[in-house]
Amino acid sequence: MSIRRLRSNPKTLGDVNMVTEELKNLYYKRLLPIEKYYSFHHFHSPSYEDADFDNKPMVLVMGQYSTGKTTFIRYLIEQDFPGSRVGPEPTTDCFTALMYGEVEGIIPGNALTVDPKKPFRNLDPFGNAFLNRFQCAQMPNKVLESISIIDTPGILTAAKRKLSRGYDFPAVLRWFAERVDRIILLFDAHKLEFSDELTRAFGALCGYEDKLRVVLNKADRVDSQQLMRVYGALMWSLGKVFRTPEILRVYIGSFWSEPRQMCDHYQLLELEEEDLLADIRNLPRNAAVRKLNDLVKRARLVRAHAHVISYLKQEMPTIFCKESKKHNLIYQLPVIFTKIQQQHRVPAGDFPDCTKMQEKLMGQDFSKFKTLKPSLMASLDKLLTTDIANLVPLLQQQELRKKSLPGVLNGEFLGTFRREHYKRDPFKELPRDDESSEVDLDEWVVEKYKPKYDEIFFNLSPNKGKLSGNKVKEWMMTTLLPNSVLAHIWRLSDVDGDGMLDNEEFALAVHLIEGKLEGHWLPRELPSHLVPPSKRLSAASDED
Ligand SMILES: Nc1ncnc2c1ncn2[C@@H]1O[C@H](COP(=O)(O)OP(=O)(O)OP(=O)(O)O)[C@@H](O)[C@H]1O
Ligand SMILES: [Ca+2]
Repeated sequence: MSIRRLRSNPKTLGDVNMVTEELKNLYYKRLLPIEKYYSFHHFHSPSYEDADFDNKPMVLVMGQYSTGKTTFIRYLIEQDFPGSRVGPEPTTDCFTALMYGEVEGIIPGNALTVDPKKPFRNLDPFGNAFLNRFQCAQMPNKVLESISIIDTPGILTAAKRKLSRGYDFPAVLRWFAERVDRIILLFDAHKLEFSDELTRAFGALCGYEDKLRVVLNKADRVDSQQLMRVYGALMWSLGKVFRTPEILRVYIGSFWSEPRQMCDHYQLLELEEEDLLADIRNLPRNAAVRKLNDLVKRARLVRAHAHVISYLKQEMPTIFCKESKKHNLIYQLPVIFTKIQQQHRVPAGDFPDCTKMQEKLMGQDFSKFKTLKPSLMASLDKLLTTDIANLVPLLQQQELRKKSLPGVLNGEFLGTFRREHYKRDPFKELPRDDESSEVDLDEWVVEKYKPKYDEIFFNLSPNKGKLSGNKVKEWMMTTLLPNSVLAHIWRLSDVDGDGMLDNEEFALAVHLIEGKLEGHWLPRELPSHLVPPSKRLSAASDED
């Protein structure tokens, strides 16, 4: 009865959360008081809450319209999701957070901001114009057990954007960029555009380059020569936005579960796809490090901010000419930044964007600012020097423990066509299928077509009635379906998990491939009516 439960074990992360708990403590104890004291939240970013520490790793998918964002997400989770539309024109106009939930459904933005279990409570300040364009799609999906994914509206070129969005789009992106574990930035190799809007939106990502992975999508639509040109143009344009474009990793691929077009860099696409999937698969493993990183980054910004605010306070006259002095100080802000850097040895990189800070300062009453409070600053220094350092051994222990796990995301997630995936999970052979009552169990739907499939099977010259994984793989790859899809089909077809296919299993595989090519979604688990008759017996006797 609890066999099925065993299989999905996101709880393997159990003791792992020690580091997270400690980070939470440190935040509330050391950082939050200073943030409040110097109105940090008004200037930079709302306070963190429990859910910001406890949530699953999040992946933000963004890019220009029609680059294939929604399609990419469908491909990752291997299913469609509520409220999603795909098309050549701008289709998505909402931010959609895809999260795990027992029942499928949509939660609107306004409701999300009051749910303490979700990490979206402080999206509130972006206003109703945004909240009406924000939703959470919940569904019982294997991949979403381990990560959450955020689909975003496509960035439009000036010509396409007739109406303004009514909310600060780059600011929203920045809010997410600060909190997610990965930012996937999609470009269309077939139609590379680099508009001003895009550049502005990317500005929101500055400082989070470490989370960024760039994808040059639909790369099978161009030939190698064009691809090289597009790649070069992309790097050049990225170089104008990000200070260190050479550290950005660009993945070339065609991320959807449709057959690819044959091209001379086909092999490259497969390798790149595996790399990107591996990167995403490892997110849960690296989540604690990411949180620690972001907390340090935030603490450094808080320190710089506290110095700036207290400097301004100290410069303000007590009685006369307050307004003109204030304007003068705002004008002088770049110089003030430099002064603080020298006086307090705060690195230049810790400071906020000067222009933005100047804008925010305009509406403030400087005389209400607070002076430097030594006890708070000492507490902050302790956080940055000793507290964080003390966490590192704990983090390392945790890393080691997690490495011994088979893979934090379920083995079957984002499958790659590798040897370890040929081994089937023994628990999977007992699909409790609700539809089975309607389907006549004695009849195997594949039987009808089997003679046709047998012909292929025997042509591939089986050994002792079975085909090896490699032989089947070679044949399957002629369908031009992505490896990850073929791996899924393999997992469904190797019913007895011996790493080989007999004629029935092979027929099943071809049947699934044909279904896929006709545009059907693959089943997540093999429904009982698709289990080959000979395997049904053994499944039943295993159970005894
Ligand atoms: N790898 C791919 N190869 C070829 N075409 C693709 C690929 N991925 C997506 N497409 C096609 O590109 C179009 C845009 O896809 P999709 O709607 O997923 O993009 P999007 O980035 O989500 O767009 P929007 O910003 O408008 O929401 C669709 O017609 C889709 O079928
Ligand atoms: Ca979309």
